[in-house]
Amino acid sequence: MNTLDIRDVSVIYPASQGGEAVTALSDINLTIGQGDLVVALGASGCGKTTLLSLIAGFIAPTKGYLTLGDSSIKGYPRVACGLDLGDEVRGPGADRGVVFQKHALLPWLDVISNTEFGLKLQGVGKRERREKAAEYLKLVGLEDFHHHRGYQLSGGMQQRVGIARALTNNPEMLLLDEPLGALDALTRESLQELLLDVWQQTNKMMFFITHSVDEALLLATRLIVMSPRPGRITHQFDLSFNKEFLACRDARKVKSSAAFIKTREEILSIIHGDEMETQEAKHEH
Ligand SMILES: Nc1ncnc2c1ncn2[C@@H]1O[C@H](COP(=O)(O)OP(=O)(O)OP(=O)(O)O)[C@@H](O)[C@H]1O
Repeated sequence: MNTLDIRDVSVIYPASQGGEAVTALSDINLTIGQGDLVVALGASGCGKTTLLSLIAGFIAPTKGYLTLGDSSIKGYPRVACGLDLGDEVRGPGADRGVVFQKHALLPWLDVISNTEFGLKLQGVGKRERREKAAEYLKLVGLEDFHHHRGYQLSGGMQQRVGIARALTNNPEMLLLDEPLGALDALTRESLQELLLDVWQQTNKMMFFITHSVDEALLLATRLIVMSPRPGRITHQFDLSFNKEFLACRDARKVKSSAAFIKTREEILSIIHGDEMETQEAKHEH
């Protein structure tokens, strides 16, 4: 069973057009194991997307290293990270499926062709990839929509296709960057439930970014709170509200428990404190 390890990672975006260099992440240490659903929460600009981009291999750390199993993740460009882990280098790859806030469906393809697209790129034969795509479309409740185009689907259905497409590659890890942020409240709740079902059934590692404290609390096995300037992980919470929800299927009941309300207050006060500091720092400049 593989583990994702992030060790002493910092990311500095170089200065551009007379501006200053930005330390987006500083000294990040994080381990994500099989079945962990890690949710990142924090004020805008604290480096959540930068962290996801590192895990995906879209960018490289300025300092430190990331490993998945016994090989390193090096983003592009492939800068030396001072680790000798053999020749195998994982950049962006099928072992980490990414779901973004806005669906990224190819408009000229129907739902099933979009879903099997990654397997096609890998050279998997048509019959096998159709079977896989159909399996995951069923998992996300879209078995009757194989031949619809993206524009014929609601926002929530489009995100379901995005999730099915990421799963069809059978990644070890799902990376989700605010996947539910653009949806209305009811659709959002039903997709939260869907994601927890997917998590329970597949036992995959997941890394999920959100701005919603309630969503973070409901989904996470581990919630990390990040703070800006520079982006750091300041607090971690091991949680089990997701298991409570899966047992009773009643989000309101879980969210109205004393433990949920207490943890929500604690996290809100951390985030509001960070936001106040950021505002004050802006005024000082
Ligand atoms: N390509 C880039 N070049 C320069 N600076 C960047 C780049 N990408 C992000 N940044 C800066 O790095 C910091 C962290 O950005 P990032 O997008 O990771 O934060 P975030 O927590 O995901 O923000 P949000 O919640 O608003 O999406 C911010 O100050 C941002 O302006």
